[in-house]
Amino acid sequence: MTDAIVIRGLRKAYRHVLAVDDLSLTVPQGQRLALLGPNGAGKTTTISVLLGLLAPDAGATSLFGRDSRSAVNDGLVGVMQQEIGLPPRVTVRELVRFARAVFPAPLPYDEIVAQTGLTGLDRARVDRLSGGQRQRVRFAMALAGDPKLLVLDEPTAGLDVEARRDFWDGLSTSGRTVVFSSHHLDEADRFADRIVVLNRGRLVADGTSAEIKRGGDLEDAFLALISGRIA
Ligand SMILES: Nc1ncnc2c1ncn2[C@@H]1O[C@H](COP(=O)(O)OP(=O)(O)OP(=O)(O)O)[C@@H](O)[C@H]1O
Repeated sequence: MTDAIVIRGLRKAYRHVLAVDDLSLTVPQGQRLALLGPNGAGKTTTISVLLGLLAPDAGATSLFGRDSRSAVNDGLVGVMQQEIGLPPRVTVRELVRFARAVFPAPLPYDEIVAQTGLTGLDRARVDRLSGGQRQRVRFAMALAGDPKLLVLDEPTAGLDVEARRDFWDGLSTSGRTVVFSSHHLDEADRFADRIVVLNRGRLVADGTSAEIKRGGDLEDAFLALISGRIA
């Protein structure tokens, strides 16, 4: 089966800041991958290049064997980006229906609601939902086009512990490939099949949570990796 994501020798600099430095990564279809790293590690830049929003300085990316931009344009990818606002005074149902209308072959409404744990909240106004529920609405919008790949850039940024639980609980990705970035190691531990750690634009660890923990604590392993104590 064609890999969902192939990144080869990716390099991206902003003037004097090297944001991504020779990154190569292959993600098979169906995998749930967490992209971890401290502030400024290059996670958002990597995702932006992957989605065809930023041009790389060197290297290349492909999605399902195709040019990133055309794969995104053809609806193969559902995206949840940071800080996307939701309109006020609309209900979950209205917003999800609006999102479905944009796509040629959307996922059935009931499936979207079921897979995002929004059942029973259809008639609620989005501006009256909890932070975690609002993020699930954004997730529903990313899911609306029935994408093969979901890319979630810090889906729980700014949420408290309860809201983060609220977001992940009841969420189903039903065999889709998922890439999400996060600062919350517990989410990677619970939700990802594979963890990639970036530091200063470079890949410093790639494995299952158990492989990265090496019998210890994920937070200790992460801190050691980003301080360079583990090569
Ligand atoms: N538009 C930009 N112009 C200049 N520098 C940028 C720009 N975007 C990002 N950078 C720099 O590139 C580096 C990587 O940033 P990036 O946002 O990709 O990291 P990140 O891992 O997503 O960080 P965070 O966890 O804080 O969101 C940082 O040093 C950042 O300051």
